[in-house]
Amino acid sequence: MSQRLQLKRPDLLRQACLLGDGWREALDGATIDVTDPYTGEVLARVPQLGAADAEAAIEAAARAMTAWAAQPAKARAKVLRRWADLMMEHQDDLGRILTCEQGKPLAEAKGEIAYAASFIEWFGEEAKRVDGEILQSPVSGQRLLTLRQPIGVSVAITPWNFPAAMITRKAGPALAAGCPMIVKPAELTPLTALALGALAIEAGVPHGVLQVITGRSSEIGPVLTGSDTVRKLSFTGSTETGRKLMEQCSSTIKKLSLELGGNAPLIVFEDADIDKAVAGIVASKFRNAGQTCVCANRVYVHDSIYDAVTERLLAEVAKFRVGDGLAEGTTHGPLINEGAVAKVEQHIADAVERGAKVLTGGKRVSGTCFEPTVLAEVDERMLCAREETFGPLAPLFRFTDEADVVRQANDTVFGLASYIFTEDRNRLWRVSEALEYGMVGINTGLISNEVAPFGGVKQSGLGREGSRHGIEEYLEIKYLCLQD
Ligand SMILES: NC(=O)c1ccc[n+]([C@@H]2O[C@H](COP(=O)([O-])OP(=O)(O)OC[C@H]3O[C@@H](n4cnc5c(N)ncnc54)[C@H](O)[C@@H]3O)[C@@H](O)[C@H]2O)c1
Ligand SMILES: O=C[C@H](O)CS(=O)(=O)O
Repeated sequence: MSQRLQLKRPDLLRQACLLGDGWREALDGATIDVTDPYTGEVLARVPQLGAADAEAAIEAAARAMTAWAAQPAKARAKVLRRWADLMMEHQDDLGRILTCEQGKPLAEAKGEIAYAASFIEWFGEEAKRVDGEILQSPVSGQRLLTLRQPIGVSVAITPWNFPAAMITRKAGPALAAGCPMIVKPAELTPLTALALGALAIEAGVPHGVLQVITGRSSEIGPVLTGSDTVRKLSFTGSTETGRKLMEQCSSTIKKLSLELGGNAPLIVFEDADIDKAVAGIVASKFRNAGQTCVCANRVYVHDSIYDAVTERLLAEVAKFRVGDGLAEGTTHGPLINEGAVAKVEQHIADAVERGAKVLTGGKRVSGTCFEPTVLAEVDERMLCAREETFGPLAPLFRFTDEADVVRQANDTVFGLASYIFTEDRNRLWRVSEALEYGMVGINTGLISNEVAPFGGVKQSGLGREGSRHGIEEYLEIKYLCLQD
């Protein structure tokens, strides 16, 4: 056991899958190593389940659905409330597990646990507001009404960058609506998901209602996407994988929620409050060492304040401390793996080759820790303008004209988050309405919470998570026509 994983509740470190009526290992004993991105050491080993295990999970979910959906919403809400409370009671342990397997600083990891718990709390409350309608019939002698019923067995496939929140943002509404959920977490960060599963059972979630299975996605995926029993797939991850899963789900016409890649523009207009803008760039760009889907990927600064913004941004970046997420004072942890480092290095090299200037950073610190980097004189020819960097790289573009910068901001297949900084309220509305994105942060770089509809347009996804809309993804409307 890693010295770094000293827990108050050692039993929260699970090396078995939550499947059916208990915790299971792979029949052939096969396992997947889970490594600490900072030390490179093996933290734990989780089962490498296969197709038969995925089938078993689907059957267990189908068996568990009837009783769970038949419970009054208030009863489901009570269990979800307890789950959220247990997550917060064990926030330290869950945060430590999260930092060890994902790398983010402990304070940020504990913040993610609170964010994750907020979705369980929110959807427990929303469960009690799933109502139907009585419609005004156009025909005498008929009464028309609608019911909203749980869609059925659901599956969540989730990414490594938010190992807790990306799971509860799906499991919360699913369980609240009365749907069982099978969670397939990222191979890189399964331990947090398994710990959340343990606390869900402790909270009273019946076996089979929530299952967490680990293994090769190439083997488990086709079973989950090809099953007719699975009526809903919620995926968060890259657009490339989302496209593949969408194709795989087409044979059984599943309801899909897709939270995919981003390429967020952040625009600082000449009338912006520069302090707010710099704070927004730091918060949006460098959160989770730049490994979030809503990170500013392109920073556009009006020519007239370009030097002032650059100077203040560099002063803030100089305060960062990159290193061990468990160490006191660390502000940014390691990137998840060598592939992530290579992507950042590729984007920097390409931009410099085409004329950009490195103002700070630009190199690996040690291991997969990378210097927070600011590039100047970046333009739309460069890779970092077209691809999601997913790392601590802030490329600064210079602009003079509002219409042209909006054109540049929209010139991408992605449409998840965007950000604008302006003190002009007419410009605020004009640009917010013109941006082709699911979300617009205005004078802030932090927009995510449980009450707002999170999601993208274009190739950033389908549907919304969180908010009162998030539970609709797990419900079907049934129309009843009653003849006297
Ligand atoms: N829109 C959002 O809310 C959001 C949130 C977080 C991350 N992301 C995006 O996710 C990406 C980074 O996360 P990632 O590297 O984990 O993404 P990824 O697509 O590589 O993997 C995501 C999940 O899909 C699984 N997976 C991969 N191929 C699969 C297959 N063929 N069948 C079944 N499952 C498969 C992985 O095991 C993992 O659990 C970035 O593009 C980021 O923008 C989006
Ligand atoms: O990476 C994607 C997450 O959705 C980030 S957030 O914490 O929800 O903004």
